[in-house]
Amino acid sequence: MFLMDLQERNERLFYKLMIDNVEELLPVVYTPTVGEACQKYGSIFRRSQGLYISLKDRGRVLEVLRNWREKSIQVIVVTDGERILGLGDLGCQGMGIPVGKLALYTALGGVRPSACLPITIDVGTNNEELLNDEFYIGLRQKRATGQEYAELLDEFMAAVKQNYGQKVLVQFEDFANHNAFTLLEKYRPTHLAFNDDIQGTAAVVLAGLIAGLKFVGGTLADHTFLFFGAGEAGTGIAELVALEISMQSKVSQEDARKNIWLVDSKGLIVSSRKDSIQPFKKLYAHEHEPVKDLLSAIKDIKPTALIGSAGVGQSFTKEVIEAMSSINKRPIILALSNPTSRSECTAEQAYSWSQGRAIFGSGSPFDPVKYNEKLFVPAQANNAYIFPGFGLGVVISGAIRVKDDMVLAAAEGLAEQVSSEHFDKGLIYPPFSSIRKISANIAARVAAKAYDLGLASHLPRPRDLVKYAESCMYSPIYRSYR
Ligand SMILES: NC(=O)C1=CN([C@@H]2O[C@H](COP(=O)(O)OP(=O)(O)OC[C@H]3O[C@@H](n4cnc5c(N)ncnc54)[C@H](OP(=O)(O)O)[C@@H]3O)[C@@H](O)[C@H]2O)C=CC1
Ligand SMILES: CC(=O)C(=O)O
Ligand SMILES: [Mg+2]
Repeated sequence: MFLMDLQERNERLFYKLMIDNVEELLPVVYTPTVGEACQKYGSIFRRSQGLYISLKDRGRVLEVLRNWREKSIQVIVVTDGERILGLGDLGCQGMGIPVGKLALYTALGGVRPSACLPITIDVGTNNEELLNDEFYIGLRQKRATGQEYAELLDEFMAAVKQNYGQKVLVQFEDFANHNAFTLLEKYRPTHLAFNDDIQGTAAVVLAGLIAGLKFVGGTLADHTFLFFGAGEAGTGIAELVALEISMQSKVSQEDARKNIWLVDSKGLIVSSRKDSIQPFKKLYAHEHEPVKDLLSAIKDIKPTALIGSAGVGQSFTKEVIEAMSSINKRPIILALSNPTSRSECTAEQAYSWSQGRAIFGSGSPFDPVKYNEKLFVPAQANNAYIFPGFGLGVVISGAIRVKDDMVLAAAEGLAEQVSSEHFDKGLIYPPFSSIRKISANIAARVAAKAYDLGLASHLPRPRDLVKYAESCMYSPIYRSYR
């Protein structure tokens, strides 16, 4: 609440504070505290920090967009609040997420604050508690679905293009997966559309894997991946890892998927399963008999890497981590679910149950852990490493579409900044304290790919893209009036 007030009162000072104290303030502006802020958003609400577009605005969404105080927008983060972190449907109160993500766009990626627009699409909520809460700030009705939902989103996307042109990045955030995949596929051919939960998360995890393997040896193709959670994050990562394997090892993507397995709420995803498997999971329904639980899946599949994104706290039990550690000398264990209450295990559990052998990362931050006299610094495997730099790269190049190769470039740009000094401490990412430098590097990689693909509209191409990215970054300094 203090930081929200400061952001409103003195935006420049807010960003100065954020940039100078990023490791301390990230857990407040972002996960885990932002989750709690969203849960309580109605009762801490003072003034709107973003733009709400509701079902009632149908037919005049363009007019609503034009009411926003700033006219020159480069990045929009939009949610409909249906899957806020691992906290479920928070309806309009999900606004804390676009606001928080865009604060990171500026602090971590250097996109001007005035060029950032947080939007929440209010189509109602299925959260009974909120519907009965006198302080709830959104429409008091069940979520609109089907044609009504699709038409509002269509009108919104058309209005965005009409008002801001085709160079505004639209980042979809925390939509439920039954809409997220469809919206991304629908709008990526016509808009500069990016889904952070699918693509941003994929890039950060792939970067961590590439960086980790630099030090433990082997290639991605030598590994067997087991995902606990087969939604946006899980299948998004799986697809990008498969794409990278296919490129590194010159095999088809179909072959690359063979060592990638996923578990969802019904067990291991296998072709013999009787229930209908959603399209985004089907590519991973390998031949195997049904397996009901995670521990049995680990014993059967013998994964080298276990990646959690089911939003179920404490699902990596002692038995799970011990099983991973009995199969692997250095088990890779990523507990991606947010906020901390949904983390699959804590850093301390991962290190102690694996006797200090786990290569561990988590979506929400954990403090360093001392185990057997050695200090382990857990990595924060969070898409916050990717989207600010990715967005900056798109903005500075004037890219008009997002392609998978640009997402891969972002992952490579992050991975190459991990040194043995980081890895020796337990990190598979460089520290957030150097995030602006990291973001400039990622931006340069993304922009370079956009130029190579002929998707960049800002010509001529700058000769040194890293320097150029740095020179474009917003800094919270006061102008000299003399
Ligand atoms: N660290 C990071 O950068 C990121 C972290 N996340 C986190 O990942 C989590 C999931 O996000 P997302 O993928 O978008 O969510 P989705 O809703 O798309 O996917 C959740 C998946 O988990 C499965 N699941 C749910 N409960 C269980 C269970 N008890 N046992 C096994 N599987 C289960 C679901 O199964 P089914 O399909 O059968 O319903 C589904 O496949 C959230 O906590 C989110 O905060 C997300 C993005 C980025
Ligand atoms: C980090 C993020 O995007 C999520 O948990 O949804
Ligand atoms: Mg998200």
